[in-house]
Amino acid sequence: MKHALIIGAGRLGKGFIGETLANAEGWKTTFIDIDENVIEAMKNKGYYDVCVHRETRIDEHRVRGYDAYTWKQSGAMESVIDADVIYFVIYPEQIPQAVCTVCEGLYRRKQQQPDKKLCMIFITNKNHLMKDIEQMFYEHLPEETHAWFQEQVVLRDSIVRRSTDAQSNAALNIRTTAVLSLLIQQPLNVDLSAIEWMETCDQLELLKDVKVFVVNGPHAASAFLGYYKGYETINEISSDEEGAAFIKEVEKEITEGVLQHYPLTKKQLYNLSHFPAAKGEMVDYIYRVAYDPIRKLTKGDRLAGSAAMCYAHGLPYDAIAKAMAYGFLYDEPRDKQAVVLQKSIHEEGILQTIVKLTGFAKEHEVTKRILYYYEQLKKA
Ligand SMILES: NC(=O)c1ccc[n+]([C@@H]2O[C@H](COP(=O)([O-])OP(=O)(O)OC[C@H]3O[C@@H](n4cnc5c(N)ncnc54)[C@H](O)[C@@H]3O)[C@@H](O)[C@H]2O)c1
Ligand SMILES: O=P(O)(O)OC[C@@H](O)[C@@H](O)[C@H](O)[C@H](O)CO
Repeated sequence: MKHALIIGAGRLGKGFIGETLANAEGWKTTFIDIDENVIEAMKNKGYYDVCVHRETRIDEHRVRGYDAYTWKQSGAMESVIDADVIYFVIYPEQIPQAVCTVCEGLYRRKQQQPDKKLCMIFITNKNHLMKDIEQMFYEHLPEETHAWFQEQVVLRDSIVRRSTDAQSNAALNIRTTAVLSLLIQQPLNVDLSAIEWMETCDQLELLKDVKVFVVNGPHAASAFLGYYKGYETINEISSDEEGAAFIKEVEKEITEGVLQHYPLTKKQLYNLSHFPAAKGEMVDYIYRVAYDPIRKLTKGDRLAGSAAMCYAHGLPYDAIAKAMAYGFLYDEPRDKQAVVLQKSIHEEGILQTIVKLTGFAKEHEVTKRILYYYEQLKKA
């Protein structure tokens, strides 16, 4: 039996990785979450339900037979010592703390299981993090373990092509759309080839930039516009005529930029980023898709990165700039980073906040366009 450890038992951890591994033969799964509510709920009930929207059918899958721990509970570190693969299914800003804790287990692993290979896979929509993550491991591990770590452990990034939502991270009813695989950077030191929805791929960094721009850029645009229009779900804004037209325009601008900037054919781009329609319609909340607007508006991310790319190639970026203006207006009180964003606008002004987050200079044309739309939309 191979052992998979999932760090982060929230929406995607349970609804995608956990559900997928439960379908795979020969895998035992352990979840670790920092939030006691998540683990208590999973343990008290002993199962959770996932509604899986595939292309041709909808599966109702009751997942059971897992172990689940908080970091404080005995069993957590033993899982780090024993696992063949560890999936980090957490937000980018949660990675440093998780790495620090995992290193305690790795230190013991070197003593107890020195010859067992370990693969750690990071599941986020943030690209170019892997060098920093590797550095974090070396900073937290004692020097005498470094050669062992280099020999036995691989750290890999991935491209997530899945939407998975639930009422909260602790919810035991989850819905997911299963139409494309998780792409995992290779080479691996564990065989995942028999697991459905997981495949290895080359050129992951390049493809991840493209996927985050083309898929998550319009997705963020739809969430920010949807919130502005008073909707709660992505489904509502996508079936609003004006909303659908705007999202399409953002997608068109980003696609043109990507095809100019990256060495990809239209067919390769389609294979990477076209999501076939799934049976039924999974309800996806704007709250989740807009979550952490600061990350989404930051230099190099899905919107600012796309705008910079289009600008550099002399291509239109007007709809992207407008989507960013909707982002700067996003003031959902339940989202801590939206509150921080609004505080920054209130205290430093919108212009300074745009410059600080997006990295475009005060006088840059993209800054001026975002500012123009922000002021128009605020007045409207
Ligand atoms: N949900 C999706 O559809 C989706 C799609 C693509 C990518 N992602 C990415 O997957 C990651 C997780 O997203 P999600 O929707 O599952 O979020 P979520 O908030 O539902 O789940 C994250 C879980 O990680 C836990 N966590 C945080 N720090 C931890 C730590 N140090 N140790 C253990 N657990 C910790 C949290 O308590 C939470 O339960 C994010 O990077 C997100 O961008 C999600
Ligand atoms: O997870 P985030 O916050 O980076 O982005 C929200 C969504 O755009 C994202 O989770 C998508 O649903 C997913 O990346 C689709 O593959």
